[in-house]
Amino acid sequence: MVAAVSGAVQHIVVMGVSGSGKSTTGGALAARLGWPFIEGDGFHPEANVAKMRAGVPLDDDDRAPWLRALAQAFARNQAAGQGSVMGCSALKRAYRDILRGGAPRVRFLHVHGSRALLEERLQSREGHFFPAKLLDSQLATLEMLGPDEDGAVVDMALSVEDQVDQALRLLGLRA
Ligand SMILES: Nc1ncnc2c1ncn2[C@@H]1O[C@H](COP(=O)(O)OP(=O)(O)OP(=O)(O)O)[C@@H](O)[C@H]1O
Ligand SMILES: O=C(O)[C@H](O)[C@@H](O)[C@H](O)[C@H](O)CO
Repeated sequence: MVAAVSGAVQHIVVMGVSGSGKSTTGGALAARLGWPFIEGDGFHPEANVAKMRAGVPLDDDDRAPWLRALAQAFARNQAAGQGSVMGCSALKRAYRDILRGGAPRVRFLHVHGSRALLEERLQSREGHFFPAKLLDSQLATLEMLGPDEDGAVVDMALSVEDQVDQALRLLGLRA
């Protein structure tokens, strides 16, 4: 399917705390748009993954090189004239600023929901390095999108299909 989007090339970061559904919703949104999906987790240095696996939250210094690598991924797609979708927690505004540095139009889709549902999803997920006990630090770090930030919020309790429909509508995208 080829995306018909009015205007310039754009990039969508599907953001949220661990377990919110960034990979699932982001992958589905990318498929609907016909754009590549960038899995942010795949860009973490091994030391970051080891830290999270050990139950220790990442700090700003851990996340900075990872975010810069993700911004470069946007820059490469931008240079190719290709829009893209990325799954990345992007918990703080300062982190989103780094991502915005990668391309002229970087927008955000925040997948958000209750702590109870997040915990349920994290606990039922198998074969993933991220432990549910880090959920509270993720929520404490999260800064919601500001009114001046280009983006939208969807409810993680919705089906993936409904989330994608809402995202397309809220972000004014045609797939
Ligand atoms: N809309 C949804 N409805 C029901 N289950 C969902 C939905 N979205 C995701 N899930 C399930 O919730 C779990 C977490 O989803 P996913 O791995 O996509 O989250 P994530 O935000 O990418 O997590 P992480 O950042 O830790 O990688 C998975 O088991 C996934 O199948
Ligand atoms: O900023 C962070 O703390 C990390 O990106 C985490 O959110 C994890 O990478 C991911 O969500 C776990 O899979």
